[in-house]
Amino acid sequence: MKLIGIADTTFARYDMAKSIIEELGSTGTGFRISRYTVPGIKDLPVASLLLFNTGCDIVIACGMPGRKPVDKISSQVASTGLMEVQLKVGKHIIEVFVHEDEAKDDRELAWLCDQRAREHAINTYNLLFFPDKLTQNAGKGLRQGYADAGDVMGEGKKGSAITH
Ligand SMILES: Cc1nc2c(=O)[nH]c(=O)nc-2n(C[C@H](O)[C@H](O)[C@H](O)CO)c1C
Repeated sequence: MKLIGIADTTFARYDMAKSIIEELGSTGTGFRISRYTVPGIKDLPVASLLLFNTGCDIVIACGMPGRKPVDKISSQVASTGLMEVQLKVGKHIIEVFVHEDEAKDDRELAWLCDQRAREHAINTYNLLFFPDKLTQNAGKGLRQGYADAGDVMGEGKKGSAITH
């Protein structure tokens, strides 16, 4: 039985962990989930470390950097912290960040958060249980949320549907 950690924030304007839990539940079995919610993205590195300390095999860190310059700096700091934790423990943290200004309005922001969260839930599941599936998709220009870029040969492009 694997343990998947989810760290998320109260700052975010969408409950991405809910989407992840739902998507993992419909993707497969063989795991339990441990969730830890903190105020903001700069609290995610230690939240992730604490989740690893309780036995998590992988952590998904969800956060929403705001639109101000200070938020962008916070995002960089948080990402660097998440990298440091990964190198310290030798395990993956899948960073699910949706910048507030990636979407044109709240409706699109909600859609983007849900979509990116779900696609990274599947990535996480595959990393843990079926890593070959990622290898099969190497170089395909996959994106989480908006449409895939596709490979440079023009193959493998999707719209915005989830692909398992
Ligand atoms: C400026 C700022 N911007 C963000 C942000 O864009 N997104 C976010 O999730 N949290 C932000 N925070 C809060 C910090 O990440 C952190 O929660 C506090 O500094 C408390 O440690 C701060 C302080």
